[in-house]
Amino acid sequence: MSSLASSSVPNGTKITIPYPCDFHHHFRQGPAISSLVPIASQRFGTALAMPNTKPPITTVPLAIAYHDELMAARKEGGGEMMEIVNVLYLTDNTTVETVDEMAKHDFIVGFKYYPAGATTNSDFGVTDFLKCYPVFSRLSDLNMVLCIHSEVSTPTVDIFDREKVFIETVITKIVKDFPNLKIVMEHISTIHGVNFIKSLPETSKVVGSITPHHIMYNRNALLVGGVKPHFYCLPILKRETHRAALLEAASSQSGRFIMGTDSAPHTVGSKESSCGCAGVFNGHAAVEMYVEAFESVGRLDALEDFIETGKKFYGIQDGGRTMELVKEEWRVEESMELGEDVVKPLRAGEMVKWKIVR
Ligand SMILES: NC(=O)N[C@@H](CC(=O)O)C(=O)O
Repeated sequence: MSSLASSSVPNGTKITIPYPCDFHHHFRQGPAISSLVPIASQRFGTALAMPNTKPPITTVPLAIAYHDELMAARKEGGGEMMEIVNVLYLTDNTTVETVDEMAKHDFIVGFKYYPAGATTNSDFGVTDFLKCYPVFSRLSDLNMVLCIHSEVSTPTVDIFDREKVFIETVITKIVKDFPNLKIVMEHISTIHGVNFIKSLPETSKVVGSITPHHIMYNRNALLVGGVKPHFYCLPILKRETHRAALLEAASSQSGRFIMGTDSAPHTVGSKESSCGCAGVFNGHAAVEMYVEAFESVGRLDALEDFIETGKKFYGIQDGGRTMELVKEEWRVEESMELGEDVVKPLRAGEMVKWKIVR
């Protein structure tokens, strides 16, 4: 059950929004790519591909190969083809030379910083962020982006407090030390993340991305009535107060919050397991769900700012393309193809209230 208030807009209502871009998407690798890229192409003008593959995308040659593979999996969807941009996976050993090399390729926009052990395939991530200061400095000089999975992975910190402690111990210092660095605090999940971003000066180049699942569901979806592994993701879903604060932030038209779905598919087998993987697959209906969430607070008018803020931050120009949606229910499939396996999509077997017309 989502925590959204019931909707107010009559069925059949049509809306036009700027063409959405997704600044956090997991396309995985191998056969899964050909399942996932076409679904995203139906919804996004540009998608930012996450680099936490196995092995991770840590070098420019790996990024070029991955980008080529993703681009080849796109299909004509009646409109223009989706663009794909990439980030490299930051490690303790990433060099300044790599940043210079990245800057030669338009499709590479920056780095993804995973604290080691914080989430799926983050074992090669950063153990000591101070070691990355030369890289942060060069990124800042080149106006490139640092996307941060903003959670500590310290065993003594409660999993529900990981974001709060990361703000206190890591990101505040990075933002202070690199005031000109473009930073995305990825998939913020708490009121602490919202307040941190809102507290920064006008001149700051920090935005927060917000997923559909963090604005639609609180932790009851994961834990009430039995453990629901398909709602397990990182950052983990939090209390209702946090969900409400995130939806308020996303629809606040503050120019500081951006679309980033964190669509993160795992096979049904790897989710429904004694040690289930973290990640929610929402790529099949992400735009429709954002619309539903904004409608629930009477803020359909704020979608434009949410979409355009991300495009402006990443410098995406799409000539004012738009997307039309209609208020018309449709049922999500129980399962969907994921390469040679299957994935359970968010809201499997349930209704979604908005449909993309074109
Ligand atoms: N969000 C998740 O729970 N999982 C993501 C990794 C991430 O973005 O944290 C994944 O790759 O599965």
